[in-house]
Amino acid sequence: MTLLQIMPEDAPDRILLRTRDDERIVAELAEHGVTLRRWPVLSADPAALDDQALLDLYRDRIEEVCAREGMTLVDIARLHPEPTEEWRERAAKARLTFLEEHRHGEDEVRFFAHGRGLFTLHLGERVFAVVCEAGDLLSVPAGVRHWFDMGECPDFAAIRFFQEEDGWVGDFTGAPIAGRFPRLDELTGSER
Ligand SMILES: CSCCC(=O)/C(O)=C/O
Ligand SMILES: [Fe+2]
Ligand code: NI
Repeated sequence: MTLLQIMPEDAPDRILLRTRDDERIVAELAEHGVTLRRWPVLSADPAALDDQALLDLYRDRIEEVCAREGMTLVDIARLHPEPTEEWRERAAKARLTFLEEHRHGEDEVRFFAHGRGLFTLHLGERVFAVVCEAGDLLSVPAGVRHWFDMGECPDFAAIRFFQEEDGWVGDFTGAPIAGRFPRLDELTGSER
């Protein structure tokens, strides 16, 4: 289930709100222009599907988002666990890419077709940790400071929407804030 935990930007240990109530999560995020919608999950085993098959599965909804939000490029970010050292190294490297605070010049729109991942949003003087699960479509306005954690053992498939043809472009703030806030595994504990 989707989880939201809110903390002051200067006190990561002070939990102002922790909820799994979908309506509450949607409302809290909406106050900051962040949209969370739910789509039905259409495959129980997306790891068995290649990127094109996954995109085909969600084609109607993808086209809807592209038309509504002016998206021109769609890709898939994904990792599924493999029992090799080579995979662990690749996963650790991929994880580092998004772990520092950054923002984008366009909205960040992501659909989780599988697994989970933690978006931490720095909104005003508070930090919103949003654990997205399969079925979540999250839309974060351009310019919002944030970071993303795929966890120690990443397992997710996310459809990403871009307005610009050059795809993912991050503007890193250089602030050391992300290291002070809980990571995915800490927030979710042993849940699966
Ligand atoms: C869940 S998609 C991979 C992460 C990403 O694209 C991003 O911009 C994180 O902030
Ligand atoms: Fe991002
Ligand atoms: Ni998986």
